[in-house]
Amino acid sequence: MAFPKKKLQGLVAATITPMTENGEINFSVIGQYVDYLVKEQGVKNIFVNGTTGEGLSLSVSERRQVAEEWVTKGKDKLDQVIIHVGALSLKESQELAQHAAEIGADGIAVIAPFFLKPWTKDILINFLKEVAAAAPALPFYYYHIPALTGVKIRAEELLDGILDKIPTFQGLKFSDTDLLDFGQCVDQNRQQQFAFLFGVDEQLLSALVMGATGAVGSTYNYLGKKTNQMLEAFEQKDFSLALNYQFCIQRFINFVVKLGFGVSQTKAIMTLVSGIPMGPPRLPLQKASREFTDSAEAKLKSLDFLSFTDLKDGNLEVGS
Ligand SMILES: CC(=O)N[C@@H]([C@@H](O)[C@H](O)[C@H](O)CO)[C@@H](O)CC(=O)C(=O)O
Repeated sequence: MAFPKKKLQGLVAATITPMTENGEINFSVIGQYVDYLVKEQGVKNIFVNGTTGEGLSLSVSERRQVAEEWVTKGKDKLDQVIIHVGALSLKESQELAQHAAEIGADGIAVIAPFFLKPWTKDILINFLKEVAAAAPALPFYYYHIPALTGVKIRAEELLDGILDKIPTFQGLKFSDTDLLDFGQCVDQNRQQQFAFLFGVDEQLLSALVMGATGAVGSTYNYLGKKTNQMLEAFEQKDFSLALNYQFCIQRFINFVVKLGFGVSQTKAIMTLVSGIPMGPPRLPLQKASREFTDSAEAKLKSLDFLSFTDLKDGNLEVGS
């Protein structure tokens, strides 16, 4: 039995699903992508088929194939491969959970169903429990992303007594800015060994102070190295340096957010930084514009994010 696993910690890249110009999945670059994350970004954990991976825009068959490819190509290179198996249909979610177990994934994560929604904690827990039960040997993570699902049940409330219902519960992926909710999740579960994974990359430092044990995000695909330096500074209790790193990362994210930032733009930036073609997003998303990519490139250069030179306390005014 694979459970319990080593605790998921550090950076987890929310992987992009590479696509061809025809809108088909481009499986051929996933091996290269794994090597890039490990060697160039120092990121050895991945979160597949989530928001960034357009998981909900893929068919079940595509989701299975994508999961399988990441697990295969990540073998002996990655530490943990977590598969997001959330879906509107409980049956589909269970199928994907079972499949994740069969292919040897390290964990599964689930968002709240977002069309016909659960309105109470108990109903949401019942849904999650049914999915988790389809993969009883796999660590289970709840993926809290209320701005996208519209399900506003507080994570703190959801975690209260969760092990009684979902014995495989291993952690929370918290993609929200409510640090009161996040902090209380940590505070009220100190006796547990849960992973608390923060999902708002531009605010990670605040979440580390609040007790985050790791982070899942889109920017760790291409800013992983820089963010790892921030984690290292935090670990060394050099909070001033950690803050400098966070501010530097914020300058980039703030810049692209003002231009309009989402999955399409993440694909464009990753293509630019890694040189691996990520292709266009799938409808209803639209490809990032040329102007966006040019502006993002100029900003990355001005912040020295393309050469990955070490950030020192003195050079923070560059590009600000
Ligand atoms: C809404 C959204 O896509 N949030 C991203 C963040 O990494 C986000 O891109 C970043 O904080 C920049 O705003 C992640 O939380 C999403 C994520 O982990 C996923 O793709 O599953």
